[in-house]
Amino acid sequence: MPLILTLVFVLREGQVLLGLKKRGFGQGLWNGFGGKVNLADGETIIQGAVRELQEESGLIGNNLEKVAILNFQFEKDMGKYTDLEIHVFKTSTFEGEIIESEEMLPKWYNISDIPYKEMWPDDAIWYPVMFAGKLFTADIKFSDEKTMISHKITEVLSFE
Ligand SMILES: CNc1ncnc2c1ncn2[C@@H]1O[C@H](COP(=O)(O)OP(=O)(O)OP(=O)(O)O)[C@@H](O)[C@H]1O
Repeated sequence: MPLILTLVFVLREGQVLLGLKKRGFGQGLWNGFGGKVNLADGETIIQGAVRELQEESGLIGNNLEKVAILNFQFEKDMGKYTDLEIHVFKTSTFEGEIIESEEMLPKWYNISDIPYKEMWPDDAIWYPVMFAGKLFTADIKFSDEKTMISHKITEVLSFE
């Protein structure tokens, strides 16, 4: 069973809100907002996505749309992070004020100016597909935490 994670992108006119991860998995990298879904407590994936967005950015996303499911495999044993299933959402409607949390430093980026060099290597592959408005699944393999060895993107019509 893969670990189920969420990732949320808040959009406004030509920009996306990213956060610099200050601790834990992906520390020092810019990313969307997300984390583990509390499945054991009966939390749904969408509820987990809304909760993590609020915890890490201060914003309440009220209309999350699923854009992708990313399936990651790591060849090296990464402890708890072996297989990941990341559910990716976007929203352009939100409430609240942006806050810096202990985990994330939020910042708006122009979509034409995303800091891919300071991000997970897979991001440069699939962000452009997301920003083109496509829905997709992706199968991505890493040999270790830094090295992507393969990726395959499959467009889908919906996530029902
Ligand atoms: C391998 N390539 C990757 N590319 C892009 N994004 C990736 C990723 N791998 C993980 N992510 C995201 O990184 C966050 C980790 O979250 P993570 O800190 O582990 O979760 P959570 O906040 O529950 O942790 P703690 O409460 O600190 O344990 C989470 O948004 C997840 O979607």
